[in-house]
Amino acid sequence: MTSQVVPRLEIRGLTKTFGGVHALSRADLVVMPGEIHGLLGKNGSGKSTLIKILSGFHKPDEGTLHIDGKPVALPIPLGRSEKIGLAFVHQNLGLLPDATVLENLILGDDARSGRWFVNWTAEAERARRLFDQYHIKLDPMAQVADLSPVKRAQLAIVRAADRVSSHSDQASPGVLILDEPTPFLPIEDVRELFSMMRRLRDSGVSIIFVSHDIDEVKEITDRATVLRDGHVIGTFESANTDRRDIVAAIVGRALTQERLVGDVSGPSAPLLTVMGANGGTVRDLSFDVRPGEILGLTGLIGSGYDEVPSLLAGAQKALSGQLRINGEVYDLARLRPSDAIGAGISFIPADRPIKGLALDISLTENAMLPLAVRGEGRFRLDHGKRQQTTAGLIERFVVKANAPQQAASELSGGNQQKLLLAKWLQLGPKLILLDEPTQGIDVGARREIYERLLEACRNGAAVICATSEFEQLEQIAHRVLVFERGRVKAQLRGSEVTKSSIEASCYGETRTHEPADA
Ligand SMILES: Nc1ncnc2c1ncn2[C@@H]1O[C@H](COP(=O)(O)OP(=O)(O)OP(=O)(O)O)[C@@H](O)[C@H]1O
Repeated sequence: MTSQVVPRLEIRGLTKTFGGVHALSRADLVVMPGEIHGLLGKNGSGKSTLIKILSGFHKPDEGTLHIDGKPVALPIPLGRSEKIGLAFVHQNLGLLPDATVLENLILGDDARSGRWFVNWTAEAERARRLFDQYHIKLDPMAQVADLSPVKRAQLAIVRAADRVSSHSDQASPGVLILDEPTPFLPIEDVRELFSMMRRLRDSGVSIIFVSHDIDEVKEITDRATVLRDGHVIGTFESANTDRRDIVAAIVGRALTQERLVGDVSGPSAPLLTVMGANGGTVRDLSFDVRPGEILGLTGLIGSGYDEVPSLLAGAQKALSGQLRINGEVYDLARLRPSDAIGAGISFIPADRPIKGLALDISLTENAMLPLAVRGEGRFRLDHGKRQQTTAGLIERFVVKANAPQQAASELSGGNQQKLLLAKWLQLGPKLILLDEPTQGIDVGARREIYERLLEACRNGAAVICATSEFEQLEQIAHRVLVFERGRVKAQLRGSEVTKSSIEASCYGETRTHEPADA
């Protein structure tokens, strides 16, 4: 890249405030033609705000935008982004599961679906050529609901690339903005997605890749820009920059990645025993957890590990099995969520906007819900106490918020996740069930969450954490159960719990059949 090359996208001095809060402060971003450019930053640092300005959702207070050297008037009218060469793939991918691949490709594409007549045979042929161009194996007639997660991500990306190239008034191949498209994809699938992104880049497309995964950003991006509190901290060459320097730029201080747990100390009688649990994908699962222990559950997608927390919380129907906690035995097939809460179990689901938080109501109303479920009606009456309790949680869990009365929808994604954890951990549960607890959480805030979990363990609680993030397990899990086809395939303990050994267990041959501890 030489200085004579005109940037594909050039943002200068972009500023946006929400009621006095600076979401973006004079931010600059320069993306070159055929470049994959990472966008990194703490939760609430302004990444989504920048993207929403590009999609026409927000009107900036100040700033300029040039695409291929030509000025673009701001705000961008809603629906105009593709015309100026910008296309977006958000984390939910925006696909219709009940429609076919081809219908998804055409739907909403006014150049095609608005016609009186669609020549489906010709469109299917065009789709095949498009997939061939990027070496993607997709059948235009397949149902989207039947596709694997990586195929869905590929479809969403190729659809965006297609729209921008067929709609844009510009001669160039445009800019794709990928907002965290990789969480929960297994490593092999991430590689498949990355090779597709490289092909797009090689064809001249520029890509902005938003992610909290520093290793992925180092691997796939050419350069990356870090935002902190709305300010651009810097832009660096990804491959040549040390991981620790990137973390320090994001968080504002150095952070180590060492293992945070040693051996479990204290009484050895189990806090929880699961006996013969069956339900969903899970088969004949038996294990126990001691007080103070963090037990990790992992495996490939579809192996069933992620169903265990909801089965133990009564949120997913079990067929059979028992759970013993604090000497009380519960029949899993009859366990209701309120029974689990009553038994001292808190479940924090992965699907935050659907199962975790009510986004339209305030932080206080969200935070008070578990207390209401537990019958602490006095909180409903005492307005001052409710606000005060919520303010305390916001402070303790370092939630970036303006006020407890604010709607949860106004928090950034990562701060919503912190609120969700605060909401359930305030109950002082005996057993904490987590499903992907750091989804969308930045590297600094992850550490704060780990500290809260370790604190709960020091106070005698136990944690069961289902996650596809092996690095997270290396840092916080005393023990890990690796799942395959609904059953425990391997168990790793103490110093065996490393990213590489978990990877080997998941992808390699079955190494150990050591049963779990029940
Ligand atoms: N509609 C809104 N009303 C009020 N404040 C908002 C609104 N949207 C964003 N903010 C605030 O602007 C700041 C930047 O938020 P933004 O969503 O851009 O962060 P982010 O970097 O995308 O975070 P994350 O990684 O958690 O998704 C945050 O303090 C957020 O609370």
